Amino acid sequence: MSTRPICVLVGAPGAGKTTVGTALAEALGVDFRDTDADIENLAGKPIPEIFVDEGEEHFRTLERAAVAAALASHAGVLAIGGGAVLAEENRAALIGHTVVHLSVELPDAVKRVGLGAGRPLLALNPRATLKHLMDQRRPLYAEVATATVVTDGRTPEELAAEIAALLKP
Ligand SMILES: Nc1ncnc2c1ncn2[C@@H]1O[C@H](COP(=O)(O)OP(=O)(O)OP(=O)(O)O)[C@@H](O)[C@H]1O
Ligand SMILES: O=C(O)C1=C[C@@H](O)[C@@H](O)[C@H](O)C1
Ligand SMILES: [Mg+2]
Repeated sequence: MSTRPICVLVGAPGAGKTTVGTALAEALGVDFRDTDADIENLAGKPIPEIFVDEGEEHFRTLERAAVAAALASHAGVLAIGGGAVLAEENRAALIGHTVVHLSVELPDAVKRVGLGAGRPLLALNPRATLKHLMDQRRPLYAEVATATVVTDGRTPEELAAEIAALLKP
């Protein structure tokens, strides 16, 4: 039987998709799934190693498959990779889903990602790269989102409670 996520979280690196998604799933008593973790499990190695060994294009191919699979089979809270919205195929697949954009401005995003450890795209000059990624992707997050939650200066627990309230019928 096909099923669908209660909620899909999108947003820039450091928006808190994994952290808030985990807290939200716990608050709702459902499973949390993250396409970044799915890709790592499938590839048998961390994302930075996939980028080094096979390149970003291969990672994006794995990501499109992971997004399609998770949207079709996961019934809980789903986080998708920060760059997943770059693919038109993923944006089209999100139509009809409840998609929450966790928005974050540059200062909080920089604080949260630190030196970019574990984030291959941010390995060099994290602040400038993050600014460029965020400027490029802001319209794409807005395009797919059915709701936007501002995360700056808020704790993951506050954000999880706010999203849980939004999801109530
Ligand atoms: N609202 C918040 N306030 C303070 N710190 C936060 C908040 N949300 C997340 N963090 C911290 O920021 C870091 C990045 O969060 P997280 O990994 O959840 O982001 P992400 O959106 O999943 O990023 P990525 O796109 O790289 O997967 C973590 O160390 C986390 O503890
Ligand atoms: O912003 C991005 O393009 C990325 C974000 C992470 O979630 C991972 O999907 C990967 O590091 C790429
Ligand atoms: Mg994450």
